[in-house]
Amino acid sequence: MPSADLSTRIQPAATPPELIRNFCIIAHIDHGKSTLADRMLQLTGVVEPRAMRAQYLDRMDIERERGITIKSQAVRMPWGTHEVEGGPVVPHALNMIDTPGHVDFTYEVSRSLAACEGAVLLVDAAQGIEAQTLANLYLAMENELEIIPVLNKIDLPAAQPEKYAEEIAKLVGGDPEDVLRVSGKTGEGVEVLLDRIVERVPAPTGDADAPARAMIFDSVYDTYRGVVTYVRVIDGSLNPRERIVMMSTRATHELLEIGVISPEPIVTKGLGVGEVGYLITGVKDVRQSKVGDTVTNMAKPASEALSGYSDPKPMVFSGLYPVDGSDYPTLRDALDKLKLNDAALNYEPETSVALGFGFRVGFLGLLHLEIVRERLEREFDLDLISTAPNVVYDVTLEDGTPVKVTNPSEFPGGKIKTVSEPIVRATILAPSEFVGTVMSLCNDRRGQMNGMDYLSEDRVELRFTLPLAEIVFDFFDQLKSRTRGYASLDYEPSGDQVAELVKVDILLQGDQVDAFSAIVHKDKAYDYGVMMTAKLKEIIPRQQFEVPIQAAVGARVIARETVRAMRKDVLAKCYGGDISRKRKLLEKQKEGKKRMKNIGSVEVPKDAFIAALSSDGVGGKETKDKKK
Ligand SMILES: Nc1nc2c(ncn2[C@@H]2O[C@H](COP(=O)(O)OP(=O)(O)OP(=O)(O)O)[C@@H](O)[C@H]2O)c(=O)[nH]1
Repeated sequence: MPSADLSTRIQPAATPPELIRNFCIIAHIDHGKSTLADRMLQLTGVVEPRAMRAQYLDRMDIERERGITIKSQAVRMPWGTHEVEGGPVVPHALNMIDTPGHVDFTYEVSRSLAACEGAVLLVDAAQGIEAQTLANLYLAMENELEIIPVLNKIDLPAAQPEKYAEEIAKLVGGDPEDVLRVSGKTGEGVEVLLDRIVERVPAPTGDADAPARAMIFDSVYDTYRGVVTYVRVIDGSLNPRERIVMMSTRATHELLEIGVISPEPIVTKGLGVGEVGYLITGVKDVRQSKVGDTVTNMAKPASEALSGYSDPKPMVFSGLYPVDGSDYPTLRDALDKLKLNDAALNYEPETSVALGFGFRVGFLGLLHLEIVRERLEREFDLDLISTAPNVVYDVTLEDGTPVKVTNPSEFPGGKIKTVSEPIVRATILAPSEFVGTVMSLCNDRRGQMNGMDYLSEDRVELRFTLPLAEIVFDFFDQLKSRTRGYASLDYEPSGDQVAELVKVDILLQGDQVDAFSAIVHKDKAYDYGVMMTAKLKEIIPRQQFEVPIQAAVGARVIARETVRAMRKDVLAKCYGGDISRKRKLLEKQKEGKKRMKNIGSVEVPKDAFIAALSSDGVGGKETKDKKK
C-alpha cells in the first residue's frame, strides 16, 4: 500500500471540525460513482494528471476489471478556502468515503454512511433512479444525512435531466432546479458540486475533550503492513503510540501508525473530532478489527460504544471443491488467506461422495460468492466446482430439538415439526408496462406483495416479501429478461418464516448422490425432480447395464428416468438363418445383462457432475450485464 517516501510526509495533527466535510456518494451500480470520484481527485489536485488512471480508488484487480467497488475507501481532498481569524487562509478538508453499491454489502454501506454527515445521491441522467439507489437513499435518510441530489452523465445524448430531476425532487423533497447536473466523464459541473458539498454538508460535531471514540467503517489486510483499519473519530482524539481498545472484543493494541489517505497514505500526528483516517496496529487478521466496532483509548476509555455493531451473517452457502482432488491443501490455504481480508467469509471442511474433499462456504450473497470463487481461481490458480447455492434452514424436530441446516444433505430424515427459511424484503423498480410481468414472477416465487408506488408516470416501485431461497437461484436473470433489462432489484433480510419445505434426493441405481439433494417447497419438489432426472439422463453416459435415475422425497419416488444400456449387436454374425437361433442369442444376452445389473456400479464421469451442478451464471449477473 503506502510507499516509503509518502509515509514520511508528516501532517500536523487534527484539522478543526468546522473545516471538515464528511460525505459519501450513493449510486446504483454503473451510474458513474468511481468516474465522478476520479474527477474530484483531479480537480482538488490530490492526484496529478499524469498519475491519473481510471477508477483510481478501486484497488483490487477484480474491482477494476469488473468495474465494481467491493471495499470502501476513504480519501481526503482539500477544497475551497476558509479564513481562520487572524490566521492564514486554509482549505476545507473533504473526506469522501466510497461505498460499495451492491446489496450483498449493505452492512458495509450502512457503516460507511454512519461515518458521514452528507451524501451525494448520484443518478444516471439516462436511467433514472434504480432499486439500489433507493435502498441506499433510505439508509442515508435514516442516518439523517444531508442529501445532495445530482444527475450524472449529462453529456450522454440519451440523458433526460428534466424528467429525472422531477423524479428525484419528488423523492427527496425540494425543487427539481436544485438537482445538480454533472458529467463525471467531461468534468462539467463537478466544481459546483464540490462547492455545494462545502456549503450544505454540516461540519462534524463531537466532544474534543471526551474519551476517544472512533467507528471502524472498513478494514483491509495488507501483506506488508497487516490490517489497515479505517476509522471516523466521533469524540476525543487518537494519537500514535497510544494503546487502543476494540470495544466489542476488549482486545487491546498499540497504535503503530496513524494517518489519512490522500489518496496515498500520509502519516499524521493524530486524528481529532470528525476526522477520517487509518490506523495500523500490526494485527494480521481483519476479524480483530471489525467493521462497525468502536475504538477507544485504553488509558481513558469511553464507557459506551457507538451504536450499531453487528457481525456479518452469511446468507448463502455453497460447496467448493477442487476439480483436481490433489489441490485440496491449496484450496484450504487460499481460503485461509482470503479470510484475512474478508471478515464475512466463513467455511468448514466437507466431503461429498461425488466430489471428494472440499469446503462448505458461507457468503453474504451471490455476488460475494462469485467474487470469492473468482479470486480463488485467479489468485491461487485453482480450478473449482461450486455446488448450487442454498440458504440456511432452521429445522425443529418433533421432540423440540433445533437443527441448523446449511447443506441439504444434513436435512434430518426423522420426524420434523417445522422448517423455517430466511425471507427478504425486496424492492423492484420497473417501467409500468412490466408491472404484471413482475407480479407474476414474484407470485411464482412465493412472493407476497406489500405495496406499489408510482415514481413518475411510467416508472413503478414494487415491494415484495420473498423467500431468500427463491431469489438466490435465477431470479435476477428472470427479472432482467422478462423486463428487457429495465427492472432493478434490491433486497434486505427480514427474518425467518415457517414454510412447507422438503428435501428431494436424487438416486442413481438406488444410491443417493449427496451433491444433488436440494431443499425445495413441497409444491416444487416434483418440478425439481423431473428437471434434475432429465438433466442427468442427458449427461450420464450409457453403461453396460440399465441405470435408473430417481428423484425421491423420503421413501417416495416422484420422478424417474432411465439411461438405457448399451446393446451389443449379438446378431451381427448371423446372416439370414433361423429365427429361433437369433432369439436364443438375444435371450442369452438378456441373462448376461441381468447379472451385470446386480454387480455393476454406475460410472459417472466427474465432468457430468460438474455439468449437472454447474451454477455458472447464477448470480453476479448485474456485473456481467454491465460489461456488455
Ligand atoms: N458518458 C458518460 N459516461 C460515464 C459518465 N460517468 C461514468 N460513465 C461511464 O459509466 C460506466 C460506469 O461508471 P463507473 O464510474 O465505473 O460506475 P460506478 O457507479 O462507480 O460503478 P460501481 O463502482 O460498480 O458502483 C463507465 O463505463 C463509465 O465510463 C459520464 O459522466 N458520462
